[in-house]
Amino acid sequence: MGYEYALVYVIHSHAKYTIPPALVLTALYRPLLTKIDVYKILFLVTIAVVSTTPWDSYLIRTGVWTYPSHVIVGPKLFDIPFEEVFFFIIQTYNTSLLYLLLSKSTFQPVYLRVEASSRNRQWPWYRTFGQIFLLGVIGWAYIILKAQGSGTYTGLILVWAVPFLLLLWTLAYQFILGLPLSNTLIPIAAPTLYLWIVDTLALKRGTWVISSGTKFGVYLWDGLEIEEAIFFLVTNILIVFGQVAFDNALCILYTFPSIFPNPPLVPSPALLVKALLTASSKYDEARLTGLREAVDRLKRKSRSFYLASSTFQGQIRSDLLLLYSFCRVADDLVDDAASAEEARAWIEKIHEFLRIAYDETKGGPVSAAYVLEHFPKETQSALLQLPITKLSREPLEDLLHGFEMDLAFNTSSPIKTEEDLEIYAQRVAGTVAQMCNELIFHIYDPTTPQKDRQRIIKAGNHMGIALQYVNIARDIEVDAKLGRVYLPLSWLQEHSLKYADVVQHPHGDVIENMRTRLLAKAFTLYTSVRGAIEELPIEARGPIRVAVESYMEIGRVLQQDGYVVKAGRATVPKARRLRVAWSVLNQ
Ligand SMILES: CC(C)=CCC/C(C)=C/CC/C(C)=C/CC/C(C)=C/[C@@H]1[C@@H](COP(=O)(O)OP(=O)(O)O)[C@]1(C)CC/C=C(\C)CC/C=C(\C)CCC=C(C)C
Repeated sequence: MGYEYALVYVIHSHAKYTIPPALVLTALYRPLLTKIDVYKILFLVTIAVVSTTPWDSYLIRTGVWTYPSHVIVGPKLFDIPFEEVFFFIIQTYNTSLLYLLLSKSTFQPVYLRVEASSRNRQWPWYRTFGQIFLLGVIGWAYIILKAQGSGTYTGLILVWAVPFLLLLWTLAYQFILGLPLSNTLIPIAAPTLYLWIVDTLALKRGTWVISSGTKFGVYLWDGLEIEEAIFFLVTNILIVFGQVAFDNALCILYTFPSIFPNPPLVPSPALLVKALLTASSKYDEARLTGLREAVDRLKRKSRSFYLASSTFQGQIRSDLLLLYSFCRVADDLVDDAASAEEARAWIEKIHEFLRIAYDETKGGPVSAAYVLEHFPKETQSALLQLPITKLSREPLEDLLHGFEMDLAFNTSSPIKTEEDLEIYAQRVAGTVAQMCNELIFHIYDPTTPQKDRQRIIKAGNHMGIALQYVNIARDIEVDAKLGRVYLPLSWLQEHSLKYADVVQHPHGDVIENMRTRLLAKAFTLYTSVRGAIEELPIEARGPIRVAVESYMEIGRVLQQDGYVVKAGRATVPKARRLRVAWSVLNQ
């Protein structure tokens, strides 16, 4: 067979089996791809090639593994055919992408465990059992290798791969065991099964051959030798464990500012190893509790922001969750209070908490004493874990002033004109947008000139107002049940209505007209500022688009006839939310 024919043959083989899944996975993951993902993939591909080359080269030179000469293209690396090296690259790439895709929505910090705490005492035992098992496998592999018989190839695979597995297990067993199986088992099982099938076809055509005398002669199924099956299984486990260990290191780096203050966005391998070697007794349990409660709160309370949060990565995702948790708890304390006096008292306590926290950050750690004494247990972590050092005090105080406006509903409505409505929306939502943007700039681009930053933050505030208008338009009935009307009195008067009329009958054509009018205001504002999202640091643009668009989609649903109402509110069906997220990530 000529060189060119062989080249075509090999390219055909990869083009048929390994490149198509790579293209599909790339297309699926591309909108979610970040710098750190590229780093992870390149890192693992490099390790895969560097660690496999001496081993594979040895197998070929000692004749354990041979290729019929007619299927080999000219170039070789230490006797390893080009297509074999390419296979290691593309296998690592494909399995890594599948892992990244399946683990994207997982909020990983909640899988870190402080082993000293009574709930996690068994974890060091899990590590030891795993280590003993893997050491046993290495010992057995060494024995069958020494015997130089039919177990040679299996021994060579295990003696090469299992020490790496042992290392990864020792460093990252918490994540390997703790992460959902959809993040670990599936990205191992799916490519393994696929490669078993492909290998069955390839072996049947004689693309590569294991020498007899070095193999058991056992077949997993017709055409798939047990050694090949083990090889693909073990290499996919290595790739997924490598990705998991990388993520475990990133999580430690980004979750505990007390251990790693200001970690870089792209940490060096040395720093990653340092993070993995940090004793779990040093992990900040209170922070982990705060993050667990925050993600749980977000999942229960807001489908739009929960979806958006999964498109953020690393530090910013944790900070936004903690900010959400604080805002939600503060809002609920006020909303669920039995009387206006109680609500006012909560607002006062939160003001006092902010005063202590901001004064103390100048001189020392924030005292938990005030929160522990004055707030219910289930709200404490939301207050104590607020990322105060990254946020200015003013929007937090303004948010509370927005809640104070709500209290005025007891007597009449604080919203008489469109201007009042804008002030209210600015306080409860413009401030939230400002804080989201402050966190984004703090993490991704602390050097953005002040002038530009202020312009973008102002646009963000307007976007927050637009979202609040959608929120009010959605909740006219729900708010009326609570005795609240956020539609400006001036609008009601145009139709000779009073607040009490809307509280009693929040339906009908007039209400629908006002809903439409409010939505029109929301969309005008949204259209005028959405361009500013493209001026945010690149890492935040897609995720902020998802946050904004999935909320504005509620407004679009409200503009359609016959929208679906659940618990008194218009909802966006899940498939539609996912479609919106997907399309804005692809912009
Ligand atoms: C992705 C992620 C986790 C984001 C978190 C966003 C966050 C911190 C939200 C806080 C939500 C909250 C509970 C605030 C309290 C005041 C309040 C109720 C505000 C209204 C939110 C409605 O949420 P929900 O529907 O769950 O509330 P109710 O059931 O009605 O109680 C608001 C409508 C405000 C939401 C506003 C934002 C999230 C700001 C969005 C704008 C940006 C992120 C900036 C865009 C940037 C540029 C440059 C244009």
